[in-house]
Amino acid sequence: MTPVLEAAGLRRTYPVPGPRPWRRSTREAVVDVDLALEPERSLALVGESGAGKSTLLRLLLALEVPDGGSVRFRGAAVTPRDPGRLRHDVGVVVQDAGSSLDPRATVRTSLREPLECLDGWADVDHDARVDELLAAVGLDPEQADRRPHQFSGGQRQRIALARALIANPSVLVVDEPFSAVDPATRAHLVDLLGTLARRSRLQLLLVTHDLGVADRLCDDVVVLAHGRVAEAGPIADVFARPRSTAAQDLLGAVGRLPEVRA
Ligand SMILES: Nc1ncnc2c1ncn2[C@@H]1O[C@H](COP(=O)(O)OP(=O)(O)OP(=O)(O)O)[C@@H](O)[C@H]1O
Repeated sequence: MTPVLEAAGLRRTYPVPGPRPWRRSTREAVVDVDLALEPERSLALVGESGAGKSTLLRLLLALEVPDGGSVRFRGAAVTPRDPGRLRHDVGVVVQDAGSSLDPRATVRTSLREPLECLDGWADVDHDARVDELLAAVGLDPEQADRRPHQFSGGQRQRIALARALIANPSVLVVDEPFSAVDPATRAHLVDLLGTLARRSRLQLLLVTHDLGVADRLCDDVVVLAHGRVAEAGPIADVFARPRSTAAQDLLGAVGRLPEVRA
């Protein structure tokens, strides 16, 4: 079956300024990465800080041009100039998403915006859709005319999640979800994401440092190290029997997740 989202041979190198202009060097952030989000499965992208996760995500979302390789969404090539169905069909929750909401806009305005920009929503009652999504993420639709600062950090994350889901994407990309909230709120938000994904048959592409969250929400995992794929496969297999040093190190650092798999 054709993967939903697929990378082949992706490469991205950044210039690194040196002490003198003629002593510039480069940093390979992503090196020859192959990856597939398979139909009806969710994928976690894990790796230590600086492994290249966010860069890979920008390439997969066609927000940046790779130096080599290609990205395909539902079999069609995607580029920043021509992202095709990717922009319609993939919702994105960025790191610390609650803080990325427009502080001047009401929640209703922020949530309506994607509906006003994307095709296919002209005949839909936008306010009713906003109310529906706020309720789905556990917020009171009556509060939709407030601004982000009138909500708690956890509520703002819920609003960002609602915004990413408003146009009914089939894939939700989540970068380091909920890192800026306390552990209890994070646990609620992870539960919520799992419930929404199951209920809406939403596939997740999750970038996270938290292997417990990856294990809860995903079927497959790609372990990145120094920009390369160190190991990939079903998450249960990789976490039970990590073969690469990178996966062993990550799992060793969190004590092999015994309580997570229970
Ligand atoms: N725009 C950029 N310009 C120069 N170097 C960059 C840029 N973006 C990323 N890098 C470098 O590429 C490498 C990979 O960075 P990236 O942010 O993708 O890693 P990461 O795995 O997401 O890290 P973290 O978990 O800390 O967010 C790092 O060495 C980083 O310094």
